[in-house]
Amino acid sequence: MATKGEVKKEVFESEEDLAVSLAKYTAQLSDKFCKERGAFSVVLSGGSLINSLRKLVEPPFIDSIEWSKWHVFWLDERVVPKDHEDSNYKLAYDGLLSKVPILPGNVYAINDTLSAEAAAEDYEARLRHLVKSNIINISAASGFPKFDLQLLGMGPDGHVASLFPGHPLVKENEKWVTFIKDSPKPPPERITFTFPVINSSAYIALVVTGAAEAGAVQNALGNSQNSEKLPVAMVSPEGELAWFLDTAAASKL
Ligand SMILES: O=C1O[C@H](COP(=O)(O)O)[C@@H](O)[C@H](O)[C@H]1O
Repeated sequence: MATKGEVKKEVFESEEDLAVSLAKYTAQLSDKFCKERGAFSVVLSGGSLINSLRKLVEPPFIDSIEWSKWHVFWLDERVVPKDHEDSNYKLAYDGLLSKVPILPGNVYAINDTLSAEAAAEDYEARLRHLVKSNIINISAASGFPKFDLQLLGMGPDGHVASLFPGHPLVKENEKWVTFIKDSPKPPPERITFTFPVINSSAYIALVVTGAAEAGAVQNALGNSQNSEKLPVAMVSPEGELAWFLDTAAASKL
C-alpha cells in the first residue's frame, strides 16, 4: 500500500515515454491488487487520457495483465448515447476495452437511456451494490468508495472529472455521483464522481500533457500567483497521488 498522502511527480521528455511509464504503473498496480484481493477496480477519465493508456494494449503489458479481474468505471461521463462521438465510454471502448479480454459484465458504463439526474442516481446505486459485493472497497476513513486506481486527466482550465472551476459541484460532499447540466465544456449534461470519492482512492495517476495545461499544473504544484484553488489542486487522495507530466505541462514549475 502507498504511504498515506504520498505525492510523486515525474516529468517526461516525450509523451511516448510518459505512455510507457503510465502502462508500467497501471500494470504493477493491477498485479498488486489482483494478487491481494482478486480484483482490480479501475476508474477511467475521458479525453486525452485514453490515448496515453495506449501502451497497455501492446506487449509486454497486454499479455501480463489479468484482464478478467479488472472492473472498469468512469470518473465522469457525458449524457449521450454510448455510440456518440462525445461518449467517454466509446472513447475507452475504441481505444482500450475492445482490444483486451475484459469481461463485458465488469465494464460499468452509465445507463444512457436516463436523464442526467437519474443516470447519476443509478450509477451511485450500482456502486453501492458493488461495495456490498466487495468488488469496490470502502474507505474506513471517509465512508466513501475506495477505488484501487483512478486515472485522471485534466483540462486546460484545471477541471478534473466534470468538476469545473467555480462551479458549486466542487463542494459536493455527500453524494458519490452527481450530475451537471451546465458544463462550460460541451456537451453540457454529464455525470461525475464527487471529490470525496476521488479523494478516497488508494492510488490516483494524474496525467497531464501539453503547454495549454501548464498554468493549471502550476496552480496545483507550483508557486502560482492565482489564489483561486483550481479543481485539480483539490485532488488529494488517501493513498498515493502520482503526477505524469510532459515537459510542456511542467514548463511553469
Ligand atoms: O471533458 C472532459 O475533460 C477532461 C480533460 O480532457 P482532456 O482531453 O483535456 O485530457 C477529462 O479528464 C474528462 O474525463 C472529460 O469528460
